[in-house]
Amino acid sequence: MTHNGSVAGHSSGRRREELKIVIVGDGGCGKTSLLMVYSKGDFPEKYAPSVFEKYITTVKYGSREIILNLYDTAGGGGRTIGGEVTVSLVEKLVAQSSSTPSHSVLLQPAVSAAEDVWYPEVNHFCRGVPTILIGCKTDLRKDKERTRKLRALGQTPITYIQGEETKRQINADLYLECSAKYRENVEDIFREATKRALAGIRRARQPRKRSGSCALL
Ligand SMILES: Nc1nc2c(ncn2[C@@H]2O[C@H](COP(=O)(O)OP(=O)(O)OP(=O)(O)O)[C@@H](O)[C@H]2O)c(=O)[nH]1
Repeated sequence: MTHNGSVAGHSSGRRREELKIVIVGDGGCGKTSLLMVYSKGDFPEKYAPSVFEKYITTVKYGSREIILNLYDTAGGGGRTIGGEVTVSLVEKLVAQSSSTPSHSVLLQPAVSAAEDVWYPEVNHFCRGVPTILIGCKTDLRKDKERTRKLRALGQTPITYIQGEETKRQINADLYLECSAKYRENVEDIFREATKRALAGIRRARQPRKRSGSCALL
C-alpha cells in the first residue's frame, strides 16, 4: 500500500480505476484514526474532531492498480461511546467518476446507534451500495481500567457476537473488527471494501436478466 495523491489516468497503457469509500459514524468512534493508519501509517494519539477530509491511496488488487478516495466525515454530536469497543457501521462504495455517488464506509460506536442513526442515513442516500459494519478499538477490550469503569455503569464491551447480530439486523454485507492503534485488521477492512465495491460495480454494469414474469408496480 502506498500513499499517492495522483488522479486516475493511464499507467503503462492500463486505465487505473477509482473507488470512493466513505466512512461515517459518531464523533470519536475512530474514523479518522482508521483512515490515517491505513493511508499514511500514522496513528493520531490526540483527538481532533474532523470536519471533512479526503485521503487518497493506491492499492494493488491482483494485477490492477486501484485508487482509493477515502472520505472522512464529521461524527458530530459528541455522543459518548457506551461500550469500549466501538461498533461501526460501514457502508462501502462504488467506483466513481467524480460525479458518481459513493461506495461508503460507516463507522459506529454503539450497536444501537448503528441501527438507529447511521444505517437509516446510509440506506437512504446510498441504497444498494455495499456496506461493512466495523467494530473499532478492539484493544480496549483488554483495557482493565476501562472495563472496570464500564462495569460500574452496568455495561460491558460490545462482543463480536453482538456486532454480527447488528450486521444481520441492518442487513450490512459484513462485520469486521479492528484496532487502528495496534494496526490490527486495518488492511483487511480496506481489502474487503475494495473487493466488494468492485463486485458491486461489476453487478451494476451487467445487463438485467429478463425474468419473463410480471412486475408488480
Ligand atoms: N485505544 C484506541 N483508541 C483509538 C483507536 N482508534 C482511535 N482511537 C482514539 O479515539 C479518539 C477518537 O478517534 P478519531 O479517529 O479522531 O475519531 P473520529 O471518529 O474521527 O471522530 P470525529 O472526527 O469527531 O468524527 C482519539 O483519541 C484516538 O486516539 C483504537 O483503535 N484504539
